[in-house]
Amino acid sequence: MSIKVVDNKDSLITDLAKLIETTAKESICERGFFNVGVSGGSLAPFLVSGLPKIQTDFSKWRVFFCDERIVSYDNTDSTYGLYLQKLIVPEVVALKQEQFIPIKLGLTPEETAQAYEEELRKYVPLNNSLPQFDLLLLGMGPDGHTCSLFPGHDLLQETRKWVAPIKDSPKPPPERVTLTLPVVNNARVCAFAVAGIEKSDIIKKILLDKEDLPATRVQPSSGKLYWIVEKDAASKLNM
Ligand SMILES: O=C(O)[C@H](O)[C@@H](O)[C@H](O)[C@H](O)COP(=O)(O)O
Repeated sequence: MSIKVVDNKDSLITDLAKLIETTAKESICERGFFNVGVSGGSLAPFLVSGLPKIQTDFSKWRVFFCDERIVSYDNTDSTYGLYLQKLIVPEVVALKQEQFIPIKLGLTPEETAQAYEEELRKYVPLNNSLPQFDLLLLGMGPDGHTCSLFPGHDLLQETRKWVAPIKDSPKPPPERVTLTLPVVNNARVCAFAVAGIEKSDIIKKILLDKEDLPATRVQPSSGKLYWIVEKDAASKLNM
């Protein structure tokens, strides 16, 4: 695991962008494409600012969602909707709408998760019978959740599904789908980007005390794990 503490949000954005650039380059050189999973929440503005800085062949990218809120794309809670508005605009990055794999709408949460699993089956190569993403870009909430995997929730035990529905997310909106831990931990690279003093206690619990929280359970089995942490969020790490 690599933990990098950076001075401010701008450096976090720059570092994250560099990591994405390198990982995309390796994936495209080795396999000809780059399958990346993005999150929403506080990670979204980092990507909106960071992706335009990177040198890459965007035409080789496919963008998936580590988790997504089940709301219409024009709802302000939709992570896809946000990227559609802020990122998938020609003057920002050369990513096209067709390269994004959003959740299907108008289905029950169970069906939404199943339909997303089908999308993974179509596009993401398997390793150990599980889809293997090239990179998962993860956020972490102040309670230690990541994706829509919340502390103490049954979903942490899920071993069969690749994508699971959740109807009682403590963070609104309640209905979501999320990649499950086996899929997260099968990725070639997982990267957390975390900022803000309000995350300093939980960062300590996860990175120093190794408390059993969802974000602590992100331990790619054969891949790499990066944490990019802004100084205030890292203030209780004594690094
Ligand atoms: O629904 C969401 O917001 C995200 O997709 C989720 O995966 C996010 O990364 C975590 O909830 C952490 O959220 P924050 O970074 O906003 O604390």
